[in-house]
Amino acid sequence: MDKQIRRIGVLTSGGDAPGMNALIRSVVRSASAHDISVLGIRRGYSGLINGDIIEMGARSVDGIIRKGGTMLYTARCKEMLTEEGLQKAADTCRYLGIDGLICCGGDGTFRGAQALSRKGVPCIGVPGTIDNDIGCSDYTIGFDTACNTAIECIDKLRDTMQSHERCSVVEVMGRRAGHLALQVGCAVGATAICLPERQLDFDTEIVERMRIGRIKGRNHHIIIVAEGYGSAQDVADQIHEATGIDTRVTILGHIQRGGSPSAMDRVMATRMGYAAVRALMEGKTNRVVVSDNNIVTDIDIEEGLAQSKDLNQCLFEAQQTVAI
Ligand SMILES: Nc1ncnc2c1ncn2[C@@H]1O[C@H](COP(=O)(O)OP(=O)(O)O)[C@@H](O)[C@H]1O
Ligand SMILES: O=P(O)(O)OC[C@H]1O[C@](O)(COP(=O)(O)O)[C@@H](O)[C@@H]1O
Ligand SMILES: [Mg+2]
Repeated sequence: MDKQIRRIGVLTSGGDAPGMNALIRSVVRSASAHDISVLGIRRGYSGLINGDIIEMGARSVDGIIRKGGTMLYTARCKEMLTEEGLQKAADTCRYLGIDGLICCGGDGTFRGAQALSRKGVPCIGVPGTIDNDIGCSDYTIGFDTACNTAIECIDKLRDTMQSHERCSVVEVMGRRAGHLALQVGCAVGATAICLPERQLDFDTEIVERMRIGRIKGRNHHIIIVAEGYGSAQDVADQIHEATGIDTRVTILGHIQRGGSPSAMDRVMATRMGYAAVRALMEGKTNRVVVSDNNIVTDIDIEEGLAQSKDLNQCLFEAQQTVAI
């Protein structure tokens, strides 16, 4: 049975991710279709604490589906970690008559949603991070676009590495997780990928592979380093010392977080935004919307946060086999 929901809030929090705008659009339009009004909370949880809020309607999200970033801005808000800040955020929701809140971000954002749910504000989390590091969901909004952006950049690097017969060591984002690095490394045909989740034998899996590659006619190499593995510069220095090959380091950095979202991110954001509004209408709280084998459903936040996600082992093995 649907609960009578009159007004909801939506916010984006933590690192931005391409597709967050598509999520906002989906939430606003799904709510409007049911005569539910929407308040946009700006700058993540700090918008709730400081009352930085805008009214939104179906027309205020026109044209944003194709835009990167987030029109509501985002922030990492330390005050939300204090009892006082949390209470202020909950009080704002009560004062504004917010019957439910949709919070798009990563694991930190879900902890905030969980804390607010405990204060009696119905909250639904939606996974939005380029890292794809949410254990309970196969997919997080932004991952596909970030992969494509990184691939486009590394393809360009390959041109110059090939011309100079060099080795390119590229650092890819992902915080403590290697999902982005593995996906990107596979797609660019990397010689090796340094991942936080897998031990790598430097001598056999990098140096020896490069040496054999050279004998077989490979004149250049791409090595991907996940930021959670360690410093790309250290890896490059070690490679140079062991092989004598001229190496160059590129840290892709925040460029990976920008750009127009891919079809995958626009569609997944639309599905998840719709599901989040439905969940609030069904009277749910303290849940996170997830993709489970490409079926969009929801799960208890605490249960979701307790789950971990290993690298795709089949992909890892395939990559190890073809990188010769
Ligand atoms: N334990 C917590 N309780 C309340 N709010 C939290 C908690 N952890 C994180 N948050 C809020 O969520 C925000 C986003 O978390 P962060 O870890 O920076 O990014 P992400 O959501 O992308 O993982 C934090 O800046 C903070 O405002
Ligand atoms: O934007 P900042 O604060 O420099 O943070 C960089 C971090 O944010 C990310 O881009 C995304 O992480 P979150 O989604 O958890 O915020 C990480 O890959 C990276 O380690
Ligand atoms: Mg995170």
